[in-house]
Amino acid sequence: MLLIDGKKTSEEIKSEIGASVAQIKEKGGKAPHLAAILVGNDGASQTYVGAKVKACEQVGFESTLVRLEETVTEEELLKVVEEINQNDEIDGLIVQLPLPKHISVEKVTNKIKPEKDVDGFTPANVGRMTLGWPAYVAATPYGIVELLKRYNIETSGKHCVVIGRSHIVGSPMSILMARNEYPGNCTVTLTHSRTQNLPEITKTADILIVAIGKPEFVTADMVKEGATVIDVGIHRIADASKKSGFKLIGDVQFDEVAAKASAITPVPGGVGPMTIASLLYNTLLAAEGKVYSK
Ligand SMILES: Nc1nc2c(c(=O)[nH]1)N[C@@H](CN(C=O)c1ccc(C(=O)N[C@@H](CCC(=O)O)C(=O)O)cc1)CN2
Repeated sequence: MLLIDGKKTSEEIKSEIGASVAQIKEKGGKAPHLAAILVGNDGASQTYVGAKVKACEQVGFESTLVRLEETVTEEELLKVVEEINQNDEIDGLIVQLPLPKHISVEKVTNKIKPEKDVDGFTPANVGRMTLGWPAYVAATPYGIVELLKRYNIETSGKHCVVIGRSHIVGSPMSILMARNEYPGNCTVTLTHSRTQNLPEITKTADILIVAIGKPEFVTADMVKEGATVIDVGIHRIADASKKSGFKLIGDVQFDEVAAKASAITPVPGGVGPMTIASLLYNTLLAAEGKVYSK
């Protein structure tokens, strides 16, 4: 069984990005600059945004973190987004999700200038990705594509089953795996909470991508012998024996599925760290004007 190590791969990508930044600076260019907006005090979101800021430092990017109170109004948040849209010093902008319930994710996402949308969440970038045009591809699906590529996982003609139809992961993943390039050319089945006979379908998957958001949902009896299994889930489960008070598990029962799979991503250390590496990569593309010319 091949362990697909997202932590190691993300470090490799970050050192490649760091080398590109060093070259830009040597030629007198300015460092790519990422702005992140964090609303409220959600523990996991603070961890992820903190990791993004740290990763920016690691590769030589500038970063700006804007922290807003949980009670911020939608109007105030939209104003901050617009200020960053207009700031020529900033190449990429993300608004950390989830947002408090009184704020419309749709309105906020739609306010982000597509040229700075390094999360790839705006209608413009989703549309361009769907058409196969140059686009910022959402960081988690992009990270998975990169893992499949760097681990030489054969995809052409394979049956890829995606569990979960979110706008951030499942839906774009299904499009990327079907497109006419490597890693892609799969026959894709996109499944979700209303899918009937799910295990019958998952058992036919050569590549199984699980983004259902339910702890240890996928068990060994749902997986074909020799499948590649990509686990997108991250759940914090109380564990008094840990210093943090919790442990992380995925959407897949790792031990029993690993015994059957030919390749599998762990949680933690699989897809999660790739999300951050992909975000940095998109920010580099934004700074270089490689998706939308500057
Ligand atoms: N604006 C965005 N919001 C959210 C996104 C996103 O891509 N853009 N994705 C997720 C959270 N996320 C990034 O923001 C993210 C999730 C997980 C990891 C990660 O490195 N996980 C580690 C474990 C870290 C821990 O929890 O202690 C791992 O899996 O090894 C990074 C980023 C929702 N929101």
